[in-house]
Amino acid sequence: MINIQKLSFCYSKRKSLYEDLNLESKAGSIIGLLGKNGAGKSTLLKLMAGLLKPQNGKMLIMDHVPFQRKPSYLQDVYFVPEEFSIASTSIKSYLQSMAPLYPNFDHGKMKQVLLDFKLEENQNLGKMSYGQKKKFLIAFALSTNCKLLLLDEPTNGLDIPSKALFRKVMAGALSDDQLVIISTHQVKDVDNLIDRIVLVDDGRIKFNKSIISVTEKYAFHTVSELNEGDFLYSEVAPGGYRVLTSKNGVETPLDIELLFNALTNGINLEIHE
Ligand SMILES: Nc1ncnc2c1ncn2[C@@H]1O[C@H](COP(=O)(O)OP(=O)(O)OP(=O)(O)O)[C@@H](O)[C@H]1O
Repeated sequence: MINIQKLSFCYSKRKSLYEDLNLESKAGSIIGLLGKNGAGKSTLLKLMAGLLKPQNGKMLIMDHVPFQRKPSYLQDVYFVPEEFSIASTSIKSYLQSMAPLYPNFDHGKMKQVLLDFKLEENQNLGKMSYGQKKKFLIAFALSTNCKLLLLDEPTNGLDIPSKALFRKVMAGALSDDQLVIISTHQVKDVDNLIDRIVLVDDGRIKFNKSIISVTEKYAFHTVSELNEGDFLYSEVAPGGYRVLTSKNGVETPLDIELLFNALTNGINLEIHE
């Protein structure tokens, strides 16, 4: 679905953000696009949404060049930006005017997700809190049934119950022909939701692996004492240390935060998919 090769992009001529970006992705996945503040996650989503034009390289998504912004592409891609402005109108009239732009829009799904998020059709979007607006946009995104959903920091502004609800709603509302890319620096928010991690760092894709391939080879433990040589990466945790080790027969759940910290601290993990 996504084929990016040797892509370069810069906001200013003095410093490029991406110089040789390569990324291939198939449908049927929920990708966590991770990276430190300023790493370029939002920019990458905007490039995919056709809102920014790369300087060089190839970016083909569903056989389209995003920046050409052809209607046949835009009707199958939905981007929820981190910051947005939204019409001051009722949910009902927003749906009447915006849903027809998406041929596969599912009004039944919209009703259900609004219900899950405790939003009502007669509510005025202009009078909602930031978190409520965000939940509305997530509900709208899921209901478009677009093949590519780009969600930039979707859990920002969501309270703790809404974050849990977000994970539940996302997990139940997608089909195998869709690809979802969720950008976040709050890695715990996408725990148990994503099935692949793509990490951007220093203007390139530093890591692009499925969660299964990580847990097949590596394990994540909490230990009270560190034994030199037993671990690949460690950090202090309450009561001891969290350590990333080779698997050695013991399967553990992924500690996404520890993995993120290990990768951004230069630890190389050898994973062949
Ligand atoms: N419109 C713009 N003009 C110039 N520079 C920009 C613009 N937008 C972003 N940048 C710069 O590009 C870099 C990447 O920004 P981007 O917003 O893509 O990062 P991010 O990984 O999404 O960060 P965060 O986690 O803080 O949201 C940053 O150094 C930022 O200052």
